[in-house]
Amino acid sequence: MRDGSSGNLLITNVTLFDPAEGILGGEGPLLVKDGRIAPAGTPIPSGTPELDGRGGVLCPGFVDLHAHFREPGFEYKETIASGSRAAAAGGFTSVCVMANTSPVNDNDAITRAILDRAREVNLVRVFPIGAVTRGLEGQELTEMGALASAGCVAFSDDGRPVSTALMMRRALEYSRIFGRPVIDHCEDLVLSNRGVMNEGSVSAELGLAGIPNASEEVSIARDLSVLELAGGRLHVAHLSTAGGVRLVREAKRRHLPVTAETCPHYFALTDEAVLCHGTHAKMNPPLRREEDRLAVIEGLKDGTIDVIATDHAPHASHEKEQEFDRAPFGIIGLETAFSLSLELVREGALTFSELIYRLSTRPAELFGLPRGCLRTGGLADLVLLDLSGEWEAGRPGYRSKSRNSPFTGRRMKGRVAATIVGGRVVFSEDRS
Ligand SMILES: NC(=O)N[C@@H](CC(=O)O)C(=O)O
Ligand SMILES: [Zn+2]
Ligand SMILES: [Zn+2]
Repeated sequence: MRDGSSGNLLITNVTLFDPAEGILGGEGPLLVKDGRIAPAGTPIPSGTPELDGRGGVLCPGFVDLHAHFREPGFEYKETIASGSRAAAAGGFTSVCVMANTSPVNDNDAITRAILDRAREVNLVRVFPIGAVTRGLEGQELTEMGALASAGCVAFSDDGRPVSTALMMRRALEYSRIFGRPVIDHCEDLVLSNRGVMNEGSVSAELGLAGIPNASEEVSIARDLSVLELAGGRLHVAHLSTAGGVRLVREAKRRHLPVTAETCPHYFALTDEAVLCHGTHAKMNPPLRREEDRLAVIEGLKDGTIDVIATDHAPHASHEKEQEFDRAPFGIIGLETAFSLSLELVREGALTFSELIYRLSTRPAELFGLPRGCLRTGGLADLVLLDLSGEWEAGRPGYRSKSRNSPFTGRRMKGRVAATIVGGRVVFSEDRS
């Protein structure tokens, strides 16, 4: 296996799969020329590097609408380079990165610096998300026009909810002008009341302060009312509750311009995981009860939840190795997202096509990124999947700088064999 530095690549011995089309023409090969998918029958330029797909399935590369790369400011947790390596290993060819860095991505100079660094790293495509308010402080709107022109694909104060209903109204009104969605971390902080895990029998048993489901639901309900008033586009981040799924479902029925994401941990785990994984099962929103987990899966099935995002939130070991109350919220997710999601297919909850749609085609569509399909002439951002390959999460290590995951040691079936960005192999399992 060799890298195609020219953006030319011949991928052989693969089944091509596109969610919109299903299986395309059996066993490849697929030719990539100048970083794009070449029409069938194109003569193969001499010297084109070859990637033997070994019978794997070649799909459009995954697109993560929600990750935290921590640069600038918290490079000890993750950098754009280490985050990009983790993304590539997880099959993600595009990653949208949140604004809660230091300084915050609330002005075009920071956006440009992130893009410049991502270009130097030159692994996956990085799309910055601009802050809604300066410094994420909830007081003053950012200059969304300047952020959008610099390359921000959406706006969010993630880490925190958009501060007030009025701020949400203004954010939707302005972002609408630039055709970009507002992503909200839906949480009523007053109701959360400094809770550290889901409010329920497990928090009671552990004597930890709880965050009720209503904390998410109240906030979603607020945003939906404001959306109806202001127009624009609302994207609900990391949906975790049955009530939240119900609210988004009803809003979609009324044709409100709302979309939603969930993350693998909300359909793979419940708050019981806190008992064995401690702070590695601490994230915001918290892991919920079984009925919420099932509602999230139902939401993915019926399209209420548009996409699976990772909310990849790296934190250093010394931060996670504190008392539960004090440890920061968040877990890494880029390297385990696909294998965890594939469990839904194996359980019969989603079809393989639905899964790839929610990891690739649909997220690309939501943020207007021209990828997520295997169209002739389209960008050759691809992932090669080995559906039967078995592995153990986090062994021998993660590409991420951090290792805060409750999934470490979990036996997984189905893995990313290679990741290709613009015809260049940026990850391959036998070179790891
Ligand atoms: N999800 C988390 O638990 N943590 C995120 C913030 C966020 O996504 O709200 C982080 O930045 O660490
Ligand atoms: Zn959040
Ligand atoms: Zn987040």
